[in-house]
Amino acid sequence: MRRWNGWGDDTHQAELADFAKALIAELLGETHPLSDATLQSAIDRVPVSRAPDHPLLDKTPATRIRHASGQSFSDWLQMRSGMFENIPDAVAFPETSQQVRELMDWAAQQDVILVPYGGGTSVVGHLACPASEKPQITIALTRMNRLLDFDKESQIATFGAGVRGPDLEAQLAAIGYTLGHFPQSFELSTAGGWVVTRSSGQQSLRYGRIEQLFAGGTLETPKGTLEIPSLPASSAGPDLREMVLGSEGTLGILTEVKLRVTPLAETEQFYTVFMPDWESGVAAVQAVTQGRIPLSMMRLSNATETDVSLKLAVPEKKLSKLNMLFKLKGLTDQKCMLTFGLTGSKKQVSVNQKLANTCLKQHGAKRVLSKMLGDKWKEGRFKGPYLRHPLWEHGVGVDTFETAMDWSALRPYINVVEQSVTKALKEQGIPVFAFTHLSHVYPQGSSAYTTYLFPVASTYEETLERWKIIKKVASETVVAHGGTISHQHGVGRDHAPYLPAEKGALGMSALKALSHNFDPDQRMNPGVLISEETVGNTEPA
Ligand SMILES: Cc1cc2nc3c(=O)[nH]c(=O)nc-3n(C[C@H](O)[C@H](O)[C@H](O)COP(=O)(O)OP(=O)(O)OC[C@H]3O[C@@H](n4cnc5c(N)ncnc54)[C@H](O)[C@@H]3O)c2cc1C
Repeated sequence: MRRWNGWGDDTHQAELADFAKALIAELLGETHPLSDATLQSAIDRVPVSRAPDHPLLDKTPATRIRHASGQSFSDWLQMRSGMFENIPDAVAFPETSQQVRELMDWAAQQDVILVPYGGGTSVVGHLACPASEKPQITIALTRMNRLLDFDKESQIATFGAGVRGPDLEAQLAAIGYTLGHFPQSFELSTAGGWVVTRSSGQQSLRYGRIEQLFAGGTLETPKGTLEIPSLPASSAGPDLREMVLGSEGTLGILTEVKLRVTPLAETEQFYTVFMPDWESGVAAVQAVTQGRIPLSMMRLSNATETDVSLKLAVPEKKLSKLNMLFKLKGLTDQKCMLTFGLTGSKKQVSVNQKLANTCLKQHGAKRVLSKMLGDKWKEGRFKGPYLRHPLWEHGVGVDTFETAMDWSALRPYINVVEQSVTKALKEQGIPVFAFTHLSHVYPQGSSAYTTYLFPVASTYEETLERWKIIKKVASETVVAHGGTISHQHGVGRDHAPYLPAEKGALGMSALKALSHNFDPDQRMNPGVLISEETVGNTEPA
């Protein structure tokens, strides 16, 4: 069953190896866990529902708790402490677009707030609605999970927007196709959630981001139904898909999604090579993307992430042998792991592999257990989030932040971002450990994804304060370097104060006008994307 207070299915438990605990002690000092609330104690605190009656509403406390938050660090603290800032008054589970329409019209009559809920995997505060005088109804799309139509000739599949990654891929695989959208949250996130948060999958190099895969669909808005036709291309004015992409549930509820799918590939392979250092690694991924060599994914870890990943992936005894191999190849502790994927027909993969190997070799790549480590990446590609649990139980908070920027801005950013974050709690004498990778690379620039770990405090409140300080430092460093406040996680409430720095005052007022056009009473997920205080302000808060 899905965990009520953490990530994923409770039958899967990740564990921290002894050497990982030793490493934590070395980096963060002694750590002490906080005690977790039980589901029953959280249920006991759930206030009486204020929701008016409707046959589609479920008002049971456990269901309301399970839909009260996403997976951001502050959401995590609410779940583990059982102390939610706000809990929806009811959850609806519509099964058709018609039922969503009915709920939306009913919401207008009853003057209630609506929060669309896909897989609940948001990491930027999309779902933890602040308390309001109006009742809040969460609309969970989970039951709208079927393949509704397949236009084989055009390779367009129409799905219910609440379909989760594995169910979507299974239904497509049954007819020989794939969407190829694999965010790390694949197990739980949904097609509708991907579209409205502008998600990016691990193999975006081949299949594109969700922007390229989303062909059209149906958005039920408080003002009416917006049908977006699927066209291969159009010069008929601004593209309406762009209004829905990144709308984060503020314009309406996406009920049906038309997606561009691809026949299943004949073969798929992953390899890992080691670059002598960060500079040569960046030059290599730049050369591959700018040379338009068609790989399906590329991920370049910096030296710190390389070290941590190897320690996590390779058993201690084998690691010393591996280190000898690195030495023989002239690789030092500055080495950076570069994992890449090849997908397509056998012939394409063979040609592309040769092109990639030649290019990477020119930049100093060394092969050490290349296929084995590539396979390890594939095997663990969706399992990383489960490590949050043993880390938490060991007294360690873990979170990530990400951005994208042009190559010219990325180099200076990379030089300072980890320094800023690791010093964020210096005044309190608290260590923070951070490492970074590039995983979505473009000819123009790249995403940069940083993971950080810090010791939890002796109370939930203090732990939240620690996280807020780090988050602020990270966000300000991103903005100061001209990066986007998010490459793939979206804006939510956590990033809303930084959006005006990116969009400008006029841009923000246009977004606000759009929201008022579709949602004149501002009942759709208020506070997400556009924070009232920051509209018109081009400086980050
Ligand atoms: C461990 C982990 C790993 C992650 N890895 C990635 C990654 O690799 N790439 C990536 O892009 N993201 C990643 N994310 C972030 C997250 O998975 C994405 O933002 C995802 O697209 C959210 O989809 P969801 O269905 O879970 O949406 P939810 O979290 O349920 O909702 C997110 C927002 O979308 C709105 N919404 C959801 N469905 C609809 C709908 N049908 N109509 C209108 N509004 C809707 C909600 O109101 C909310 O504002 C990760 C998150 C976690 C926890």
